[in-house]
Amino acid sequence: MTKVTVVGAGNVGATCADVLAYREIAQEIVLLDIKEGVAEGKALDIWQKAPINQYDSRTVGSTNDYSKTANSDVIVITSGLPRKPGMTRDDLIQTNAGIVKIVTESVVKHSPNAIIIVVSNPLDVMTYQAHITSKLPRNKVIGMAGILDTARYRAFIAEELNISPKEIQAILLGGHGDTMVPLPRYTTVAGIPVTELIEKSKLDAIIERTKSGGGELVKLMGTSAWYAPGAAAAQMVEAILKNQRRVFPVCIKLEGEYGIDDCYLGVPVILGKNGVEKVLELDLNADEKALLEVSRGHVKEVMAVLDNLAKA
Ligand SMILES: NC(=O)C1=CN([C@@H]2O[C@H](COP(=O)(O)OP(=O)(O)OC[C@H]3O[C@@H](n4cnc5c(N)ncnc54)[C@H](O)[C@@H]3O)[C@@H](O)[C@H]2O)C=CC1
Ligand SMILES: O=C([O-])CC(=O)C(=O)O
Repeated sequence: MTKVTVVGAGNVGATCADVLAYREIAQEIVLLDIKEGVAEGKALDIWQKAPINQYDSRTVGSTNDYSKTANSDVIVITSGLPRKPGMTRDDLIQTNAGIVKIVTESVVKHSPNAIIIVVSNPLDVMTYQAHITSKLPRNKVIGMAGILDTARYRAFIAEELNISPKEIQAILLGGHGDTMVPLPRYTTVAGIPVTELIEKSKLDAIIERTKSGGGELVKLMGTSAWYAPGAAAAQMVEAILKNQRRVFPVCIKLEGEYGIDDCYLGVPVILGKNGVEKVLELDLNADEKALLEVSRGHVKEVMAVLDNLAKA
């Protein structure tokens, strides 16, 4: 039996659980939240949709009872505050660091062999928090951001060209924030380099919109996005449970790749039954290297904030 726990039954967590269920990615999905009754209610609601949408994955809710999460294959951590207009993701660190730490300790106790996918923000540093708290190997504690960021980028390109988003392939590096590094050199439309189809000024504008894609939605809705983020996390779960060995940009601790050590950043990886099976290293040009260095510097600063919080 395949079992997935989603911690946090808010917007992203509930969406992720719903996708995992209706696409029958896992046989059992436990949705857990600290708020009394919310996870039970949403799990029941998703289960009651099964006869309509025709799936048999079972969703189960839990108010902070981690025994129900025992022996999960994958844990998705979405618990924590989302940002409001005017905030950066980094502004969430103080509250979310505590939440991610306690949640990680609790899930690992009941599922010591699980693979952990972190969604809570600030993403790269919350992945760091979950990794050091869980003491699991780095391939088993990874962050979701790159699938979402490339999805936004791909959607904007599809809109510009008036073609199906299915045709667009892209990779992206760096932290989940304004310093992320979309890579036009590695972006194709049915195999055609995007640079042959979209003029530079338009592509630059798409890249800028992608970098602030989360903020655009926060401004519109007063809170952050959930449909694409929930689906992106579910896609990572699917690649792991089905050992698909798909190539996705994923946040992981770098240990020398790209000349970077001891920093949590998004890079292309092969995702399979062991989590990250391999980090793929691209041969970056000088401009791309410089952008990645800026992103590394920023994530390192926020990692230092977490280190200081831990000492306080
Ligand atoms: N990595 C990414 O690309 C994305 C990250 N996010 C982040 O995901 C997180 C969740 O966002 P939303 O679902 O929109 O927020 P939300 O407020 O709708 O849901 C968060 C849930 O976490 C629960 N929670 C808080 N403390 C908990 C604890 N100790 N144990 C269990 N549950 C707890 C809350 O009760 C709430 O139901 C935020 O930090 C947000 O910034 C959101 C979108 C994309
Ligand atoms: O923008 C936010 O705060 C949530 C998030 O990470 C995203 O949607 O990319």
